Amino acid sequence: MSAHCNLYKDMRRAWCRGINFANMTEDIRRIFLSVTSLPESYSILSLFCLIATFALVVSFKLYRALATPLRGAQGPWFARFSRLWLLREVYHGTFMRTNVKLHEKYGPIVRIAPNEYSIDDPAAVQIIYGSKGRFTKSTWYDASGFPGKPNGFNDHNIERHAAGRRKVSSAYSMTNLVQLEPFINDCTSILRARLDEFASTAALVDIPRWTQCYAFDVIGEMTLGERFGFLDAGKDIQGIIQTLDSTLFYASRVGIYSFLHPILFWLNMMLNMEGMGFLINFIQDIVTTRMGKPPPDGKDENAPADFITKFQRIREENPEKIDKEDIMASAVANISAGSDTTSISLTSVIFHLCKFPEALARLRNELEGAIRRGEIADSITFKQAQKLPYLQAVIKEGLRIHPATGLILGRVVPKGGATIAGCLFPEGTTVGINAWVAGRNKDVYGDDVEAFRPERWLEDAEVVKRREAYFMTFGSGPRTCLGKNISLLEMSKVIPVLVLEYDFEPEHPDRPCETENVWFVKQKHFRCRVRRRSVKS
Ligand code: HEM
Repeated sequence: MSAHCNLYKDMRRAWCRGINFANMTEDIRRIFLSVTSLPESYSILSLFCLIATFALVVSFKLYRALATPLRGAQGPWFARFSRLWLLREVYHGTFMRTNVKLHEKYGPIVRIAPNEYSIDDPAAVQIIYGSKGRFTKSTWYDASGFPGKPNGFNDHNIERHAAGRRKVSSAYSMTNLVQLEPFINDCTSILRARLDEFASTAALVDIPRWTQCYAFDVIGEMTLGERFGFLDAGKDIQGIIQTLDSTLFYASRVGIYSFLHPILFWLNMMLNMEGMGFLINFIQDIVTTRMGKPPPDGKDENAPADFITKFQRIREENPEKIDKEDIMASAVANISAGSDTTSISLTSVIFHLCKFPEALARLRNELEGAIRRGEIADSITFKQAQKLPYLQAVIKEGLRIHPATGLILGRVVPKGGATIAGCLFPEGTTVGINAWVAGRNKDVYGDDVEAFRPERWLEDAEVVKRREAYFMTFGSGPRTCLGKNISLLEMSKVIPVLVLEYDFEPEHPDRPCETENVWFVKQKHFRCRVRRRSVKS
């Protein structure tokens, strides 16, 4: 026993001093001596077990790599045998760029792990994500929630997910959006006041941070009728942002080895208890108080109505349809799925308009023309914004060139297998499309995929239709983003204000966008000086 302890201590010490090469030989010698100090038969048996296990694992991996009908598929060499290649890429936060390069090198099918393939083929969208395919979400999603307790985002069960989604989907429909506009107007006024302060001092503004504060407050007010107060504080409140960040970091990495999730989840929870606890309590208190009262009457269809009100109305019509737990789950989903994603997309538009001044000039021209004709006023409505084709093209292009999610949307091939990109994938294989890869497919989008060119959404109708069909930023099919319209609403309303009223001057105009991929691809170190401009009318 004590020999084991010593051995462990020696190994730990050796590991800690790993970078001290002078000590390494000595460490190895001491560890060897510790091993050899075990009873001889015991150490021979241990050694044999170790070698046998190693040989078994290697043979299994070799067999699996060679026996698969997909052995002809290409990709990084190591990914054929181990998920460690994928883990390393995801860990470094650069997966989406590597993923694009690999498709440029190997074509429409790229192996990214022993049983997992990234696909780049417009025809695959319907096969993988269409409702007829019955492809279920991959195990990567398991790490995005409580172990063994599926949620609306990670549920593998197609029927249960569809039933859950049906309960709440009417609240997210396009016709219901008008009731959310006043909440956006509120937050935009505060954002405007903050930007005016920055403009008066010529301070450098951390754009991703402020779009995040804005998006958090908007989704808070839309969902709960109350802002978190990020725009007032200008910084994280009670560690909420930090908590969501580390949850994403955790889920994107642990999802690769999702069998570890039931163990690691609790550790992660303990480390992030404060922010998560605050967020859940904040939401729970509001939901409980609100559910104790009847919802405001819904006679005026255009009156402001946050999500809790919308859910209460669904419950009034049919109490069986939705309960408090469903409402809590939807509120948490709104806030965790709808804040960073919208902030990333807003930042993408601002960043690219700074980089591509001709697009900015054309957008301003369209907006100023609309003001002159009296078609839009101070708080532009969603309806008015939808009639501005260049604005809509700018938003779409911002979402194409920098999709908020940067990993493949993995799905498991169902019984009977499936032919994708001309290749037969056996049942149980994980396949998926990464929105970054789809948005950079040159056959669909043209050779200038790295350019921010909103005009590509205003070209020949047939060409645009193909682009729309391979636009994967919000996913596709029955698991497509539930909050897509909310983000489009938010962006359509705030971008005109930012573009018309402010000039953004990047601190480093020539630098490319720095990012970190934690499933959400967050921009980093993008600071601008903001100046007030007078709107031409
Ligand atoms: C620009 C902003 C957004 C982007 C780019 C985005 C992206 C996505 C993507 C790619 C998916 C599909 C994931 C998959 O197939 O694995 C998804 C799902 C989802 N999104 Fe969004 N999202 C955005 C905003 C929002 C907002 C504002 C909300 C809520 C208010 C939201 C709620 C959800 C939910 C609940 C799902 C799961 C849907 C399901 O599985 O049925 N998202 N989103």
